[in-house]
Amino acid sequence: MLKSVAFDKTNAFKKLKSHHKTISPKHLRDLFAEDADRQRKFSIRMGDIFLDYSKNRITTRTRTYLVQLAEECGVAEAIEQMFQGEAINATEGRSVLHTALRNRSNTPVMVDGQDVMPEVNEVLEKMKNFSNNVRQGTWKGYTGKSITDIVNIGIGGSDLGPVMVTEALKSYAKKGLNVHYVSNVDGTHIAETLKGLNPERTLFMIASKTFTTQETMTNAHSAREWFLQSAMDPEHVKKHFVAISTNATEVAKFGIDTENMFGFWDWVGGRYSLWSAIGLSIACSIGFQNFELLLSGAHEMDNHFRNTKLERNMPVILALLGVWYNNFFDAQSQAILPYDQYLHRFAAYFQQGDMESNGKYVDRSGNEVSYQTGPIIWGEPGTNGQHAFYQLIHQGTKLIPCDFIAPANSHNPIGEHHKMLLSNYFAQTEALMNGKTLEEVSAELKAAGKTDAEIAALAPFKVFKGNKPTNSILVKKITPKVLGSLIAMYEHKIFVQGIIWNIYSFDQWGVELGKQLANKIYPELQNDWPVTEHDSSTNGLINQYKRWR
Ligand SMILES: O=P(O)(O)OC[C@H]1O[C@H](O)[C@H](O)[C@@H](O)[C@@H]1O
Repeated sequence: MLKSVAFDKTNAFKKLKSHHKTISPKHLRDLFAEDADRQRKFSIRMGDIFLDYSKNRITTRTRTYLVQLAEECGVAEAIEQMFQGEAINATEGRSVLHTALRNRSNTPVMVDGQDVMPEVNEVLEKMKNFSNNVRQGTWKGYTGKSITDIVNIGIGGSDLGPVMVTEALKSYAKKGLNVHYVSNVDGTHIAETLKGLNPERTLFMIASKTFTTQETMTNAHSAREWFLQSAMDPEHVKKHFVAISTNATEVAKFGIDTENMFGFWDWVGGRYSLWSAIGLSIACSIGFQNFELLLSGAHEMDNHFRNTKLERNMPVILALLGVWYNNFFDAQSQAILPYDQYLHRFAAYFQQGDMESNGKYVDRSGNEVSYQTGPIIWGEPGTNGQHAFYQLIHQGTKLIPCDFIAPANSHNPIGEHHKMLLSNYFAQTEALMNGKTLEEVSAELKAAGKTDAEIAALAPFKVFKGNKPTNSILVKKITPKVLGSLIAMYEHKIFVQGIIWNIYSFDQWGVELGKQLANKIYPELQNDWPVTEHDSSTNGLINQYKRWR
């Protein structure tokens, strides 16, 4: 069991609270001026990932206190508890072992006295054979033709991870094999996806841990109907539908041969499941060897996380910096800004990863917390974001800590593009840190020939206060291995923050209420009678809908 430590009652919290008073008036520019060695002190390299966290509003003393906070909150013990398969997801009574899915060293991982590695390897072997067959064209559809299109039907963790990774590793994708993702219960999603697809050459992967999720089951039934309009005989379903699930009973009920089912286990959380059979569409797209490299990269980060002392530990440091801004500077959000078009779904992926994990207000003792927990995660790829929302980051009134991610090498080294992209990547964190003073602005306007009166009128609007904290995560190249490490780095960051905030990061009860109410409202939409049993707003909306439909 994870111990429950009142985060805001720790000694380190108190120290940080008063230390914050000395740090908050300081400007990052001064912190750099005071210490020429700052980048060396505040950076970590692991394999092909370099984290420079020197542009944060910290000193070595801040780091010492933050590390003390992690120690007092039991981070080191919690890490071991997770890796050793303890049921740390207490409200669901489950272990949390996505690390076992990528345990390339194959050491035993015990759950309830049983080593899970043989089963993990068995499913990986099945995924390997299947993905090879699909890619080589030996898996045939009902008319003997090979597969050209895969449609993964899933939502949340059964969609976001596979989509993000497939997009991120598109340059490794097999040509002539297109992978599509359908998640939304809005019929438009499946309708638009199926337009132009040939049922003889389309393979559906129904990805759902529970196999009861309303959106996924509705889309899966519509896909089957679409398929049978051409194939006619339900016998053909087995050549075109596979299931990825923990629920064999529901899979069989749907009519998918359990031979074509890829299993995983309840100790894999949905939002941590891309490493399991949920990643089958990824393996088909980039090939199993590359999928294994993705796992290896994550395993490398797992080892770093488990074996490195806290102050040199990338996920721990990122987590502590997040806590520093969230709980001492009152920052509400955290931006993830990848300077890589292939990572365009990265922030969206970690919206679920982070917000579903740490969006909790009850602590591990069952009491309401008296401090802020998980931040709002958002972001878009640079440089698009620069031309959209960076204005607010630079000159708005909110403090937004940002992670800037970029690869040193592009998969598409066309002309000067990558150098231009990276010059923006470097420039933004420099600008956010230094800002531009009134003197600098005035001198610039003077040099441009403005009069003193004009300068006085215009200058205030052109001042940048700077002192905006950023992390720079520079990687060699977005390869499957590097991507695996990057994802695992963020996963563990979320874990550490959950431990410190004394909440349970691996359940998601907060998504249930809306689902329950939707199930109640659904039958009410079957007739034209006005509804009266809700509040006046909900009644009014439903009745307006009924009048208009
Ligand atoms: O994989 P499934 O069982 O279909 O679940 C899909 C998703 O739905 C739920 O509402 C949860 O909030 C998510 O964590 C989960 O990933």
